[in-house]
Amino acid sequence: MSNSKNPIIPVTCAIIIQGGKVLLAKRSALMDLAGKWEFPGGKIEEGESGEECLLREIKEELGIQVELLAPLSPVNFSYPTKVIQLIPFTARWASGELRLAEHDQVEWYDQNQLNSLDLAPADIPIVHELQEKWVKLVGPNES
Ligand SMILES: Nc1nc2c([nH]c(=O)n2[C@H]2C[C@H](O)[C@@H](COP(=O)(O)OP(=O)(O)OP(=O)(O)O)O2)c(=O)[nH]1
Repeated sequence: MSNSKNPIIPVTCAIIIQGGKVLLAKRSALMDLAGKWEFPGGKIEEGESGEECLLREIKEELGIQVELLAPLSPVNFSYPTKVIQLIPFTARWASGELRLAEHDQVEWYDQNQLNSLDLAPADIPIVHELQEKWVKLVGPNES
């Protein structure tokens, strides 16, 4: 689907980790993919690196500063009207207070809870990778 008229749109997203859980955000009725859960982030702008984009988007959307930890595998996904490349990084909340600018809701989810979420389809392979590497990336599960 991607060609010179419809290039692949690079989108970054942050898997913010705290206390053995990860932060997911629910897209609002005003956004496309309304009601779907995703990792916060957004489109890379001209002249911006992926890391710069993600720090900017997290500040804009959540009002906090994060420290990026590690890249996970990018996912190419074709939606009916566009193709995105979703580029994930794990991250840690560094400072600031959560204040939602665009999303309806954010929640911290543990490994089991992630399976029952209505995710944006492009996020499903990222959640699979996260599940496989959970203890290394997120930490031990509480019993
Ligand atoms: N941010 C983000 N977008 C995602 C994820 N999964 C997924 O399919 N997307 C899609 C939704 C959108 O079509 C596109 C990113 O758009 P966006 O609306 O978050 O980005 P943005 O803030 O830069 O957008 P815009 O207002 O400039 O249009 O990627 C995800 O985990 N995080």
